Amino acid sequence: MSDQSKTKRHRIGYALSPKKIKTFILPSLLTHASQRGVDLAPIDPEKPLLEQGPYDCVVHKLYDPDWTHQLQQFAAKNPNVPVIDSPEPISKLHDRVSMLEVVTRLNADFEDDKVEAPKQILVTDSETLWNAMETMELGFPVIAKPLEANGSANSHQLCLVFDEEGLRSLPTPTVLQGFVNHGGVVFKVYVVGSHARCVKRKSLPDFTEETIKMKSLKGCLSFSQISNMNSSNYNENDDGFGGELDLEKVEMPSESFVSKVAEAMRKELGLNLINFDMIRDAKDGNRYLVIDINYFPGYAKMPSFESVLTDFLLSVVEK
Ligand SMILES: O=P(O)(O)O[C@@H]1[C@@H](OP(=O)(O)O)[C@H](OP(=O)(O)O)[C@H](O)[C@H](OP(=O)(O)O)[C@H]1OP(=O)(O)O
Ligand SMILES: Nc1ncnc2c1ncn2[C@@H]1O[C@H](COP(=O)(O)OP(=O)(O)O)[C@@H](O)[C@H]1O
Ligand SMILES: [Mg+2]
Ligand SMILES: [Mg+2]
Repeated sequence: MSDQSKTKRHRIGYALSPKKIKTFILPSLLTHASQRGVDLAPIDPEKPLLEQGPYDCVVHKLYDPDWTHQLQQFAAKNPNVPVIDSPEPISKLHDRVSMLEVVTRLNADFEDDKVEAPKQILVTDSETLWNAMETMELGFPVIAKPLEANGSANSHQLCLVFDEEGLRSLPTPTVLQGFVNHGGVVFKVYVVGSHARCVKRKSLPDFTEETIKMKSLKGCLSFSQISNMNSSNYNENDDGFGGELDLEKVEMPSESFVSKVAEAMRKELGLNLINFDMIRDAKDGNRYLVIDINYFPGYAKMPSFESVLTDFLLSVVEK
């Protein structure tokens, strides 16, 4: 008998969008998982979940309320089958205000470092945009983010606002967030259960009053998924505003710090499959700001994702 047929096999059902299946359920993952006794099986969200399976565990990233209802029924009938993760805490990440509330509740000793969320305010009425800036003592540039973070193209459509005219042109509701200069690099921390891995990505450049004037930056500048651009449509060393950035030379936060933040975040959120974007204040190297938290991100971009995900799934089903 081969080694593969001797080990107990585990069947993991996955309910994901077609786009996510294309980018995550890669042959390399299927092969690695299968060699370690883990079979990944697609769940058809169009059919009743209770009529599919059996599964030893279910993973999912679907936004439809009908899916949530199906999961609840499934969990009630199969209390011993772990569902990764519960819909309720996931939904907190679908709103850019509730998403960052967790950061203020992180309960851990980060020694010399601080972890905060940027100042932000939700504005629902365009008449009150300027008041909101004053109330929060926000200056230009400010970042305007859609309230919803539900995976739609619009939810990733952000705006850098340089002046009052730009502010007036914003659609509401919008979340106004203080722009923090951070040396043009965002740290993405991928969390898979107790595993955390930090990678560097290119971000927006720093702005000073002088650079804004010099480059005649005015009004509102829209941008989308800047850290996801690949080398075919941008130059690695160009900060997009005429400056240079050498990502290689940027110092990473320490591994122990990353692990502590990841663990605190995972516990506070009650979620296992997340990543968060963190920037380091250019004025204070010990001050980190969490600006975005995503459920079930693009793990295929994380080094060794096949073994990390398989280890995690095995730990869940073997518990
Ligand atoms: O598709 P990918 O690999 O770029 O992953 C996206 C993530 O990119 P990242 O891993 O952080 O670089 C992306 O992260 P950002 O919001 O861009 O920081 C989101 O998690 C996105 O999901 P959604 O559109 O918000 O539901 C993720 O999209 P989905 O794959 O979940 O649709
Ligand atoms: N408060 C901020 N200060 C400086 N840069 C920011 C701030 N918020 C976002 N950014 C930049 O904008 C990018 C996208 O913002 P993010 O909130 O992560 O939106 P998305 O969910 O679309 O990824 C970040 O990766 C970072 O480069
Ligand atoms: Mg982001
Ligand atoms: Mg996001």
